[in-house]
Amino acid sequence: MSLPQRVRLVEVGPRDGLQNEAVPVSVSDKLQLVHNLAEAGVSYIEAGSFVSPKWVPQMAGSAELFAGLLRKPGVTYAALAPNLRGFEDALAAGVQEVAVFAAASEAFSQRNINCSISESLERFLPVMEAARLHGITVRGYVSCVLGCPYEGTVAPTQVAAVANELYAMGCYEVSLGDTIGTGTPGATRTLFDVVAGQIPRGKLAGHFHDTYGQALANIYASLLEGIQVFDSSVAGLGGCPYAKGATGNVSSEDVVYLLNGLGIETGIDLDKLIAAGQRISDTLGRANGSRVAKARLSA
Ligand SMILES: CC(C)(COP(=O)([O-])OP(=O)([O-])OC[C@H]1O[C@@H](n2cnc3c(N)ncnc32)[C@H](O)[C@@H]1OP(=O)([O-])[O-])[C@@H](O)C(=O)NCCC(=O)NCCSC(=O)C[C@@](C)(O)CC(=O)[O-]
Repeated sequence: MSLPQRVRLVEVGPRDGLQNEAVPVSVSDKLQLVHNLAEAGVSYIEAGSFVSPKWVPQMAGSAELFAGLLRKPGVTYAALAPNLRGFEDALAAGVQEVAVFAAASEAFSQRNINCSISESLERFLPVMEAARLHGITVRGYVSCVLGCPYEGTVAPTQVAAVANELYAMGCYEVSLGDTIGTGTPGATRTLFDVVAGQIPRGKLAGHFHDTYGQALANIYASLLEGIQVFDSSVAGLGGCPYAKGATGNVSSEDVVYLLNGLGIETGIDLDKLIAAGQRISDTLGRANGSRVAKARLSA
């Protein structure tokens, strides 16, 4: 399969990244990050999450964040909604697009959202219904697609079954998450090949964590499988509160550098993206997780 001319990046740093930071991050710092990302040309930003603040305290200010957004035309600002309560809160906050999230492993589903996979899918049905009613688009996630921290190996057919349920209930796109970053390019190709047996490739996205240093290689493998949407996190922020030892998502700067090198357009200004990533890294007092940013900023 030939490489695409254009790839869409879904920036998950303000949500997947910041949800896992140990130090509290103020709403104004989050807003600064989101605005900087939009200025860099990022067209899709997952900016918050309407989940229980007892479970994920870092996402507690999501309603204030959406209230304070200076929306740039052409940019989608999305948020996670695990149930109808989360959807209603997101709607009230002016969210344009939500994401529901399921897992391919039962144990992860229990730890992450306190219910079985089938219960989670049932919970999403009223979310889908309400979203349709209000003209809100819904993206779907499947976690643990290339391994689970509690169950180990996860069969691609199990991933395909859960992804297919999300797609069939109306998610316009399903993002396959390598939550613990154990996936390798070969396993990634097999996974997309199997899932694409049920869902068109153009409706799938890749979400890679870089725990084992495989994320960029997995993105390249996904490109070869015809995947054209990838989730990434500026400065490699993040991890997962329910997957011990998982590092952040692949860094957006590194993905843009990879895609630039392949002649694939993203619409993102790499220098501005690097500046946004360094700014939030300074705010958090943490090392910048992007290798490209580190190289560029020390040159
Ligand atoms: C799903 C629940 C809420 C179930 O949590 P639960 O305790 O089973 O739910 P419940 O319905 O029994 O409600 C318990 C309490 O939570 C409240 N509640 C109920 N719903 C909400 C809501 N939406 N927002 C705010 N509060 C809520 C509810 O009102 C009640 O409050 P209380 O009476 O105790 O004061 C909980 O398990 C939860 O919030 N989990 C957080 C999961 C999460 O955010 N995980 C991280 C994101 S997923 C991810 O990062 C993976 C991904 C997507 O990036 C892809 C990848 O890398 O794999």
